[in-house]
Amino acid sequence: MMTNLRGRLDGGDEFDITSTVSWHALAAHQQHMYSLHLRELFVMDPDRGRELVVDAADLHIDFSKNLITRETVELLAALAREAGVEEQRDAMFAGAHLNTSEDRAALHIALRLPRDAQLIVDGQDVVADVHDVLDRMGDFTDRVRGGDWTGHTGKPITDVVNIGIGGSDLGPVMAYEALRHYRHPGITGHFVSNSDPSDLVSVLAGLDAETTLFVVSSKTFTTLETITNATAARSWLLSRLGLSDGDSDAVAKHFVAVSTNADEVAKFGIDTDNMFGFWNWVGGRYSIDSAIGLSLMIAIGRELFDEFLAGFHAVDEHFRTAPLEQNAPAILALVGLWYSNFWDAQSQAVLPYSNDMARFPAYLQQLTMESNGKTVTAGGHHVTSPTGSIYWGEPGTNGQHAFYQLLHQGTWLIPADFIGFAQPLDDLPAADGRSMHDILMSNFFAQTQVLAFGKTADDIAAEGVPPKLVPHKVMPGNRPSTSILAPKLTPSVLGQLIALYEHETFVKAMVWGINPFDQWGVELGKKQAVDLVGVISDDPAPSPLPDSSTDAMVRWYRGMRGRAT
Ligand SMILES: O=P(O)(O)OC[C@H]1O[C@H](O)[C@H](O)[C@@H](O)[C@@H]1O
Repeated sequence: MMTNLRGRLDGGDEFDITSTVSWHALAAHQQHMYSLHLRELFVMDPDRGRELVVDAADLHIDFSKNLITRETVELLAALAREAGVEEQRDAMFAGAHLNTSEDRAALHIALRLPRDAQLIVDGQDVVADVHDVLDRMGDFTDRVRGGDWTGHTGKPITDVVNIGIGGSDLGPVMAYEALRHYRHPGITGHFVSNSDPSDLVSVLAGLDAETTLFVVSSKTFTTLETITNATAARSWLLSRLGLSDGDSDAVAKHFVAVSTNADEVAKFGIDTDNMFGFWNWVGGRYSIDSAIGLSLMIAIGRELFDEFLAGFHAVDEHFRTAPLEQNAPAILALVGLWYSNFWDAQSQAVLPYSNDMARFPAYLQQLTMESNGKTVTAGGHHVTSPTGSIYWGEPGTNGQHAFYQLLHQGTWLIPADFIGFAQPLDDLPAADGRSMHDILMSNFFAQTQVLAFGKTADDIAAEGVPPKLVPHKVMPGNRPSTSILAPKLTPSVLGQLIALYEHETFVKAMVWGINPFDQWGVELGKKQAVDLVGVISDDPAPSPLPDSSTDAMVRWYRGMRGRAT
């Protein structure tokens, strides 16, 4: 019986990707590649550094320091073709219900289509819908930024607090940080996500209720953390303004919502005139370019938000039209899959050489790991190969002084994406008068060089290092990296980078046959947390819990909280 099958669009006709001709060809090719060092690959093909490179919009991506040859790229493209990646990409762009377990389209690409484009899905012109919301967001943004939208006491807004979690937080906060240089000087953004009250308390501590606007962002408007934080924020606001609990006028001036669920928004007490909607075909982790980006739009203004969307769209068009061998998201995905499926790599480092991009790895964790952390195919069968990698990272050069030791000399193969920019947004002269940004980027180039080429025992011995120390100083090299360069960190370039990884995630999922648009794995823990609140906080002490670990811990916790055990 075939148990390990690959999901197809219709969830029925499946085949095992690991038994395809291209998969076997790649496995054989890996045996050959395993014996070659990147040093040799550069000797065998001296132009690879100029030619294993793909340009997509403003992104200049060098794949040459990967454990690949031009033949590898051809074999990987053949695998993608055999997996039907191109057909499924086209189906996604046409609005097919690719999210089969929830019977929905995955149409984030529609969020950045230009105003004059047309995309009819299920009889509805989604481009017109998207631009209606963008226009409403733009008008609201102009009023807040211009001081025309005022709080309950008539003062303009100086602080915007986005309350949301997961996709309703990670995108907004990441982009807000990344686009620091482009923000309105008189309005400060804040982000509250955690149900740990410390998050909200520490943000509110510095705020003046009269000039604070809360943007409650939640696709479902039922997420416990968000509703709990929003409820506490509403109480704080009303008490600071000296108003009673039911003062809906004040709430309407200080709370707006971003959601797909108007009923729940109204129930919370937010005027639905102040609600910005989106659609069930926008997944949470694909939503920063929807109304979920409202706090970002307030920070950078509607024109720059448009540029941000145009950046996404430029990479969408590249992804939609470039042949797989020259397709940046596809190659990024296939090279990543090459390591996880043929070289046993478990993780993927993402290393932005930009302090403002500090939250980008965390953003990618949700995008990639919530999408591709799956053990069953779209058709419900067990997968036959490892799926989603573990994404992690920190900005360079901080990472260099922390975990790069393991990248350079550790026993794991960890492919790394380096992200860097040519033109700085901030620069200062270093002690020698050179640009600090050039020093930062010299580290970028040096690290990718050392990872690839290392340093041999002979070279080290020739430097007069005592023999006892030589093995410790050997730098094995042959450690893969991809360098993603862009002229400058602009709103457009940030949109391009996000779209690059969105489509990278998609291509991998299509080869693995999994659905990257659902996230059933996060549901059970949420439900059990709700069940356990009463168990840990109510009296009398609970009856024995099913497992001894939770039972003992809950009683220990109750004791520490002064409750009956
Ligand atoms: O936007 P919300 O409906 O509040 O959802 C917020 C987040 O929570 C869920 O648990 C999902 O795992 C995420 O994909 C989602 O982004």
